[in-house]
Order: sequence, then C-alpha cells, then structure tokens
Amino acid sequence: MSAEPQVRRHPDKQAAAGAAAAALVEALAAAQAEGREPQVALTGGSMGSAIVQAVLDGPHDQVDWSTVTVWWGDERYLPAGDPDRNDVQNDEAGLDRLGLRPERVHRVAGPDASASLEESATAYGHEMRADGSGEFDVVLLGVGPDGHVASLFPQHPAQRVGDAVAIPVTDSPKPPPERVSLTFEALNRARQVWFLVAGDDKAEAVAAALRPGADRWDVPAAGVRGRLATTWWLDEPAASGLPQD
Ligand SMILES: O=C1O[C@H](COP(=O)(O)O)[C@@H](O)[C@H](O)[C@H]1O
Repeated sequence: MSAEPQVRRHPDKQAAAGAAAAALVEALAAAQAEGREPQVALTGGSMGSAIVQAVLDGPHDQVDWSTVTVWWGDERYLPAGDPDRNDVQNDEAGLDRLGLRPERVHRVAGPDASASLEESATAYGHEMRADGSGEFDVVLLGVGPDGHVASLFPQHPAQRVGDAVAIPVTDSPKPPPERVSLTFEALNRARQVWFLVAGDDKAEAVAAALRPGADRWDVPAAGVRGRLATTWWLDEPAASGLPQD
C-alpha cells in the first residue's frame, strides 16, 4: 500500500527547505521516541543541500544524530571528495557538522574505491541489506526538469532493472554519465517519501508527476511513493503548473 501525494506550497525555495527541514527533525525525533534508530536517504541537486543547510541552521537538538543512519538515493560515480558528488555537496552544506557517526553514513564507492561501477552498485545494495535492509524512515528526492528522481531517468533502460536495491546507471543524460541509483523497489519501501522541488524550470515535471495515471517510464517521479506519506515540498514557481487548491 502506498500513500497518495500531499502538496505543501511555500513562497520560495528557502521557505520550502526550512519547512521540510523542520519536519525532518520532527520525523527523526519521533522515530527515536518510538525506539527506532532512524534511516534517511538524502538527495543531491539544488534542494538536497538546501535542506541539509536548513536542518543545521534550525533547531535540530531534539534528534540524537549519533543513532541516525544516512544513505543516498543516488550518487555520481566520481572519486571521493569530487565537488560534483552528492555527498560532498551535502557535507559542504553542513552534513558533516550534525554529529553523525561516520560509520553510519553510507557513501557510494567511487572509481577510486571500487573496481567498477557495477561492483560499486552491488556493494551498496549489499551494505543496505546488511544494515537495516533499507527500511527508510524518510527518503528525500530532488526532481530534475525532465522528471528524473535519484538517477532514474525518463525512458532510460536502467529503470527496467528489477530484483536489485542499487543499480549502475550508464549513459545518464545529465552529467556525469555514470551513477549509482537506488531502484524504484528500494525507494518505495520508505515509510515517507518527500520530494523537494524549487524553481519554475521544474513546474512542468511537477505537474506531470502529479497527473493521475502518470507513467513512471516517462516521468520517474511519478513512480515513487511512501508507505505512510508522500509529500511534495514545493516553492510557488515549482507549483505553478498545479491547480491552486
Ligand atoms: O543529478 C541529480 O539531479 C537531481 C535533481 O537536481 P537539481 O539540481 O535539478 O535539483 C538530484 O535530485 C539527484 O540526486 C542528482 O544526482
């Protein structure tokens, strides 16, 4: 079973990131209050860093960050420390200042630390199965102007891979061409899925993903839902293709 999408509109990107950050702190604290050690999947792109920075800038002490486990929904297959990696951009936004335990921050191995893209994706999937089996409390996802989420691109054959948690993606239409992505199956196991989208260049993708009957082959963002909640955190420009109500 999966949850119908809910839309939260905010006047600008900062407000959307701030509201999502406050809700993330609340969700992680609630999971800890229920006795769980929460698992969260982060995202790259423009909003991926905006929410990390907003968490750091806002009140975040109600979460015991030492028991939070962090994954990425996708990663660009680049060496550790490369400024185009999602984890590096998240670190620069403040992820490495939250008090997470390094052994609970699961980074995708790049070409400096794996024999091949395929090996990196397989290892990431095994790591996830071994450590909590990817039962995410919250999965954060940015959305590209083409409707892609994580590194699942429209009409890209990588979408077809079943029976895997993490997959190698080659020929990505957005650089860099090689990436590791979680699959629809892995993303859809989350309790909550949150889309974070800002900017009028995303309005068409947002409207297409939320259109009833949208096909994930054409609009991958339409193919991910949380088991308990699916929330779209939007700024007004990104929401401008949706009906006002
Ligand atoms: O390449 C990627 O793009 C998406 C969206 O990025 P944006 O800059 O257009 O917001 C991102 O969510 C994904 O994690 C990343 O690898």
